[in-house]
Amino acid sequence: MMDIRGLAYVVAESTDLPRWKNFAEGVLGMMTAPAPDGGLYVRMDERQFRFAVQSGARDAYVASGWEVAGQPAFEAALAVLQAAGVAYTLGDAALCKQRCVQQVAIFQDPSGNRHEVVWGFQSDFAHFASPAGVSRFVTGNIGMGHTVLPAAEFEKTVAFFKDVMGFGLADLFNFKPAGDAGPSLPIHFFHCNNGRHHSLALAGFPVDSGCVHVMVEVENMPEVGRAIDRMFAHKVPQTATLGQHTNDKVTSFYMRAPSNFDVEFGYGGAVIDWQEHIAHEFTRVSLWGHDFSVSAKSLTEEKA
Ligand SMILES: Cc1ccc(O)c(O)c1CC[C@@H]1C(=O)CC[C@]2(C)C(=O)CC[C@@H]12
Ligand SMILES: [Fe+2]
Repeated sequence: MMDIRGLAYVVAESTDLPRWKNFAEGVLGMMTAPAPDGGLYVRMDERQFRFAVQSGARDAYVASGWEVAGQPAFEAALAVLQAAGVAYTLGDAALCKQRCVQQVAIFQDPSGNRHEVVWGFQSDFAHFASPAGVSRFVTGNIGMGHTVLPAAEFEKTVAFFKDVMGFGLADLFNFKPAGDAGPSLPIHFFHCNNGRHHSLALAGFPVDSGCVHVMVEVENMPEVGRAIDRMFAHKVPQTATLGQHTNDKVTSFYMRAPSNFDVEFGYGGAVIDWQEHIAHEFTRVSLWGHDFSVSAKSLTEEKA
């Protein structure tokens, strides 16, 4: 199994890079810089980027970048892919430069989501200075946050993350969009080798943009409140109200990013000791709040 240490970055595609720049700087409070391919780097910490937005014909999610500790772990990851019969390619010098890493391997999970395993990030260690005055984002050795991906081939994709990627199940939820009598759609929450409650969740339903949401974390509650103010000021569609999750204890709200997935912006994520943790099923999404029904109205208003 691989030894993945965290979610290093995500890659998105956009038809409107200026819009992404506005959203990143004005709403998320992240720094931006031009990327070598003409795209946009969105910076959350000392790394050159945590979101790489490439210019393209779609507004969608492209890939998830997973970090291993160094070259031996990278070589071991390649051997694991090989043994599991997963086809991969190695990124060329241009892609390594683009991702600011020493080496990158590219492959797909059984549902067709693109993943990249990387080692050796490159950084100028410039001070993170948020254009919106965000104090800092919680990243470091627990990764940039979490990503929630659609998994049409649910069982196969779950097995892939457990057996090949080396993730562990933290807990699970059976989502019943049509009420208790209707069908139930599984969402499984997975951790890698860090204390973040989940770096990945797999959702048993399709999503056009290729991602349900990406979660980023700030260090206190006022920073969440200030982000809500900026979301309203920039007329960004809100997709869920403020609330607190039962499993990871994050207090967060959700909004729609220009690449058609949501960003969950939160505070207070539990850091878990996996030796002590016991996997479970939770039957309530939130301790309080998180009204996801607001998204229908705010997304319609945005198009009008
Ligand atoms: C349930 C849950 C626990 C921790 C999280 O970080 C988290 O994002 C969630 C919510 C997962 C999920 C979602 O993001 C899209 C809308 C969903 C499917 C719902 O309407 C309920 C659960 C939600
Ligand atoms: Fe989330």
